[in-house]
Amino acid sequence: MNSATEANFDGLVGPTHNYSGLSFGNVASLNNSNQASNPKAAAKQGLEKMKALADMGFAQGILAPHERPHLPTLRQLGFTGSDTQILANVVRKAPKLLAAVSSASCMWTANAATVSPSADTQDGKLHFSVANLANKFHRSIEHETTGEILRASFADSQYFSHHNALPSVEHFGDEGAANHTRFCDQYDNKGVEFFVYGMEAFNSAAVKPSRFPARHTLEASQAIARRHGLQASQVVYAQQNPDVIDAGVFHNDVIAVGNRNAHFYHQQAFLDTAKMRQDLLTAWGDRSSPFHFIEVPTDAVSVQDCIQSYLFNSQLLSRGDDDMVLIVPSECQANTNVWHYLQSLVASNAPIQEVKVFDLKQSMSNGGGPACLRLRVALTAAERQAVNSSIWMNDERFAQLNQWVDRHYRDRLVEADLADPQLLIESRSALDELTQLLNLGSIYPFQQN
Ligand SMILES: N=C(N)NCCC[C@H](NC(=O)CCC(=O)O)C(=O)O
Repeated sequence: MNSATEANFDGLVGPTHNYSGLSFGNVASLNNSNQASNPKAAAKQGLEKMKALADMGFAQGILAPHERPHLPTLRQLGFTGSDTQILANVVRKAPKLLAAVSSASCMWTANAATVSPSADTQDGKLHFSVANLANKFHRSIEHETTGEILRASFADSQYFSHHNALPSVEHFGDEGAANHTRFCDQYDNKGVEFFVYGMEAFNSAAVKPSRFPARHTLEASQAIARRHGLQASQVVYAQQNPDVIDAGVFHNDVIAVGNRNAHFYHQQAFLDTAKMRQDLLTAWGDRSSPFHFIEVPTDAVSVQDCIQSYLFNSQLLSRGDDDMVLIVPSECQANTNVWHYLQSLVASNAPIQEVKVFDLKQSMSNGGGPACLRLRVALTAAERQAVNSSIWMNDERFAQLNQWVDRHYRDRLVEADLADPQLLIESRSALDELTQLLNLGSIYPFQQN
């Protein structure tokens, strides 16, 4: 019985999408700081990708954005008075704090959680662990609402098990599925769960990056494997090469992607590539299909090319056995080395048969490509039936959401606009309507007062 599918749940870009240079170590975020953004175009680019995948026959879901600016955080940090007074005060006294609580960063749902499909877990349920995103303040305030949205989307406790974020400190820094890949022969067979970390928190002798932060620790990944009840022989850990983190590869999904029996990665991605390969093959064992390593050499594509084009921040999707399509951002087409490489890849007998290009420029300018925008959830037929049916992408939802964006979103936003009380009102009325469209209930703090 191969009735399971892998669904993608994309983050819908929120109305405050902007460029504030909040992510030290993420080159695009720093380089585009203070540019004007276009939230309307950003949301529509995301919707186009979701619709295209749904039209290709993939199960495609939508995860709602968060309430921003996040007034509850400002109140927690000592700001008082009406919402308008708080905005006026914070922009004067701490403008970067206002930018941080206004970020639409929850759009990158690869960082929402780590997901273990039911075939891999001891209790036979599908497990979600919300990521604490502790390394960046603007992202560390996401996990509570992310948890609410996941619970509202995957509500049935017969099938789904939800875990809160790990302790929000560097020792357990957890960036979710951006550093996690599940390999399998068929989606409903037991898989190999591959966890990639940037540093070891409790071992000061271990190597780690020196220039940019390692956001994710080995200890966080081990805790998640324990909570999800994964079988030790089916779990592989690998350390990211600290030099690539220092070059700007802040998540492993900027330099590697995997699907089913294929691991597509850069020669310099891992600290010990031979060990990564051996450990994966050992865990893979004698499964029916062969395991493919597709290693991209530095002399074809440099680490800089990877960071600039987001070649590996692509979605690798199965259309059938040994027939995969790669969804890449248009920056890959613009980079000669990358585009040449992709042509030769498709011409070779690797399982990647086709490359499809998408314009995601608004998200890319903050360091978020196709893979950042989606959370993968492998679902059995029964689990798929149990998902909140209003969050699936289809013709009707696509039309409704485009109209909703047209009604509520601005086409230009700069940092100074974040203090505009009207923006807060616009965002809240957009989200209020969205919770009805997606049948989510009252998940936002402003709806609970
Ligand atoms: N690779 C994955 N899976 N996700 C990409 C996340 C990009 C995000 N950028 C930001 O948060 C920039 C926000 C700003 O600067 O305004 C980050 O660095 O966490």
